[in-house]
Amino acid sequence: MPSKRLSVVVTRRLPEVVETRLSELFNAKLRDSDEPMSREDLVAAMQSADVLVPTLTDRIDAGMIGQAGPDLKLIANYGAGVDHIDVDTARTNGIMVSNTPGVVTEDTADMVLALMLGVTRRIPEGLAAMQSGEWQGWSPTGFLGGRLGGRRLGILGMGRIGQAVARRARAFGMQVHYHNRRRLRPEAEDALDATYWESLDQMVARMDVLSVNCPHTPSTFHLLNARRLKLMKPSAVIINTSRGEVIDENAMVRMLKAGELAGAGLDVYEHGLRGNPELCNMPNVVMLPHMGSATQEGRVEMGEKVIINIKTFDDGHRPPDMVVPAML
Ligand SMILES: NC(=O)C1=CN([C@@H]2O[C@H](COP(=O)(O)OP(=O)(O)OC[C@H]3O[C@@H](n4cnc5c(N)ncnc54)[C@H](O)[C@@H]3O)[C@@H](O)[C@H]2O)C=CC1
Ligand SMILES: O=C(O)C(=O)CO
Repeated sequence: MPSKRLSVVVTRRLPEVVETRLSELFNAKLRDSDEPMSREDLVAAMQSADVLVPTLTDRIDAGMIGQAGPDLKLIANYGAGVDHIDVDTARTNGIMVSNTPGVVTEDTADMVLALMLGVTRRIPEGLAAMQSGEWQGWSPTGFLGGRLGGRRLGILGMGRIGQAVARRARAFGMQVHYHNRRRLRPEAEDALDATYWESLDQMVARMDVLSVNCPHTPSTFHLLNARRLKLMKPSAVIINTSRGEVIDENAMVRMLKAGELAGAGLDVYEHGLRGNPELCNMPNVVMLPHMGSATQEGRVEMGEKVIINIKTFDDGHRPPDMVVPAML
């Protein structure tokens, strides 16, 4: 049985059912406010807790890990991406890191398709015309977008979310291509009817839609830099639900403005909460406030994963979703 004494500090408000269960199982310190913790409060939490439950709004760098108390043994992240945590330093300091993969997969893939449709079928423009009362009735040439069916989709990062995007894209009649650190097994590739590109440059140059689904790591920072973006077709659309840092956002904005890229569907940003301010005024850009995994079901399942990771640790085993730096 898990010990009642395990001290667990949670940095943000979580779904009520998750907070209740955490309190039943552990000596859980929950937040009253949903503001992200200050750096000082985060360090104080790391000094007092056995387990910290942070999320992507908490930057946990080497300096903070160096100040952690001797009892901190697990950082059980609420979320799949762990680019806000210095996993290497945590490991060196004997602190495990776990995350919540899998339960965010289908919801985030749904949002990739929503963004693709939003950009190619001009859904926000249609909505704006309805809300403003500007729409004057149906016309043969009004709000014409492009058809997804038949288009070439390139998936950068064919992991859980990338593969879920591929399955959906096939249902829409798209041709699926991908570039990944490792090629999929032939059975997996066949099941997805996906074409592998060893060269990212060659893939991006040929795609109609590019979906970014790799994690943000030192090796993926600006993987889509100005040079690579320039290889894309001017008619191509880019979708990013991964992390903003994978794309050189300013270079992308310049290309969108210059008509060298047809559109973008973005859930995540490199520069601040809303990204480069120019993005907001572009009719060919659909922007969402990082809501790829934002379903009630998913957020509870993320909490359940966190609890399983902590319970397993408390039982003396490695958490099932332990993040190993080599995986990143
Ligand atoms: N917008 C949102 O709400 C959400 C965003 N995410 C983001 O999506 C990312 C991906 O999530 P999952 O699919 O669950 O991760 P995953 O680990 O299952 O898949 C990532 C894939 O990217 C590949 N990859 C890593 N480095 C690469 C490189 N340099 N070049 C090519 N491929 C590379 C990996 O081999 C792996 O196949 C997360 O790390 C997170 O940043 C995740 C959940 C929700
Ligand atoms: O899990 C993640 O990495 C997110 O971005 C939010 O679910």
